[in-house]
Amino acid sequence: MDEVQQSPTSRLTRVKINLRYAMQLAWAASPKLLIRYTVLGMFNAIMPPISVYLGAVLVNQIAGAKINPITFNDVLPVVVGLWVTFVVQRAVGAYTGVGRNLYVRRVELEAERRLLEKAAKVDLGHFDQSNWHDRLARARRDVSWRPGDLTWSILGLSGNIVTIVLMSGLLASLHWVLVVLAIGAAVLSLVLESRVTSKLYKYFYQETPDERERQYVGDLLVQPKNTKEVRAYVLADYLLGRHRNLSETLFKKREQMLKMGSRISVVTGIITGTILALAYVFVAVRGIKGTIDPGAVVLVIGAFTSVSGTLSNISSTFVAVDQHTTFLDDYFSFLHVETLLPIPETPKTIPHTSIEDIVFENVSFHYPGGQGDALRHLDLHIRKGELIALVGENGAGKSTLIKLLLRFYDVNDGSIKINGVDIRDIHPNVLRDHIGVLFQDYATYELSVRENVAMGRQNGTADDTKIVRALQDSRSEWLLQKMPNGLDSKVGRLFEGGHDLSGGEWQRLALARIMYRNADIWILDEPTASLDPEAEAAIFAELKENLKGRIGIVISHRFSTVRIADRIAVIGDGRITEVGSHEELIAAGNTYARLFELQASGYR
Ligand SMILES: Nc1ncnc2c1ncn2[C@@H]1O[C@H](COP(=O)(O)OP(=O)(O)OP(=O)(O)O)[C@@H](O)[C@H]1O
Repeated sequence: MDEVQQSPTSRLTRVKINLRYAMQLAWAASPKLLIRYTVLGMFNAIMPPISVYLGAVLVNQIAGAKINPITFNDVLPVVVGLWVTFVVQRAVGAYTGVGRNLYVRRVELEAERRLLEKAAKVDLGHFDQSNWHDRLARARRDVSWRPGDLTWSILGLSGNIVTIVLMSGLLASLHWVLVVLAIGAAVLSLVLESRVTSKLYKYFYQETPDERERQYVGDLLVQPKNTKEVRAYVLADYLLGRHRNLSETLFKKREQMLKMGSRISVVTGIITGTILALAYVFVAVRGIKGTIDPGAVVLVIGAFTSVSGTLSNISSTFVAVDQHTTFLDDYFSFLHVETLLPIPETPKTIPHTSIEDIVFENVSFHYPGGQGDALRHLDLHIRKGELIALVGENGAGKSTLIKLLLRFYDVNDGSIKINGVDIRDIHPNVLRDHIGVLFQDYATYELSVRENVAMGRQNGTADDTKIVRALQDSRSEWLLQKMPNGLDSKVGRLFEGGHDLSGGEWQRLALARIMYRNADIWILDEPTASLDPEAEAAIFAELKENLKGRIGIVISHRFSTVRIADRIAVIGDGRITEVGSHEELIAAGNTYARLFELQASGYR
């Protein structure tokens, strides 16, 4: 909200910066189209002054005919000139109208593409900042139309300026007072309208949080993941009521604002109209004195009508530029968000299929904005070809360890090395290329079975043989028998013809993805929670069997399956408290042995 209180200078700076970005965006969308529609707009803007001028010449010729008779041939060139001007203006106007529309859509698509690209690649650490989601939501909402509308307004501006300059030239050829009156009307109109702009801007900015809440409550009512709970808790009327109250409050505020805007516009109209009328008084007085010919009267009327129309276009352009550039601040600052993870200047690589070891050395880490250390002085050595299980209480730091290994964040202290290379010296994408991971909250792609598996490694074409093998390795090839169209069957309910899957079925599909990825390091961060213990044990055993020199890291709370691992590392309070094989840890009789016994006794 503090933006609303900003000084005019900072607002002006912001408008200037964002306008520059918007123009760069419009240029990037299509330089050819930007030039084409700017030039055509300027060309068409010459037509109204020519019409007014030719109209004045025609009136003078007709008025003069009373004294010196003329033939139709004498007026023919002027009539043809008027006809050509009219036709050209209409034809170019129609052509530019459609073309500009398409071009503006191009700009919108380009703006959206940039937003999605940034959102998909930005470092995960940004998502931990409290205002991040708000900014992203605002940027996303505005990107759908503001860049396009801004480009549209600016494209019209160049033509409007050409019209005003030429019309002022015509007026100046009669008397400088007329130019002063025209410019006076222009400036006054801009000053008054800018008051409306600034109030509208303030209003829309203040409206944003309430509008977001309104949309959020609306989303709660329609999002599939909430539908069951909304019914089970009979929340529909409560949420609908809240939505209605917010809608009504916002509607009233908007009504007040727009009424205020229309009052100012009426005052602007009266004042500028009066100034324009003064020009007519000026012309009438001179006409009565006989110091001005009839064509000049036509010229003044034509020029002033055109100037007043063009002025209102210019003033709405200013309103649009001001508003759009202000609202696009979130969008452009989002696009310019700095990367949190420094990319090494000369990144190192690690050879494929020969990961010797992963060493966590004295690793400490706290989340940006988090309270306290998630990991503190953690040491862990993972060896080639082993399946290691990480166990520990909720919040102990298991998932954090995985996120650091994937370089979603950099450690605050200590180091993580693969084959002796510090992962900060490896490009994050190269590092992640070696890893296949399945998170607790893995993605569910409501696409075909084939795409769900092939997402594991997107490199052009999907290999059906490998996909089927991955489904077999994850013990989910039966999914294919169940599905009517084999690999082409759509899963999920979002799209027509999709088949909904159970939680466990989605997990198996996600597991097939990791198998298809065929990476050097396999990580399963508790993705098997929806599977029955027997299925989980089978998958872990399968994983161990398929490792073949890879490194496997699994996180699970089920000790019955954890015991399959070669070694088990117990994490407590951000550090490793015990590490060893199941038998060794049982023999040691510490936390692991106690927790294992606790779970095992539950089954007896
Ligand atoms: N994005 C975050 N921002 C701030 N703190 C976080 C964030 N993610 C996790 N934490 C905190 O870091 C600590 C370790 O969390 P982590 O997710 O690694 O635990 P875990 O052992 O995987 O737990 P669980 O078994 O519940 O999945 C916890 O105290 C958690 O609250």
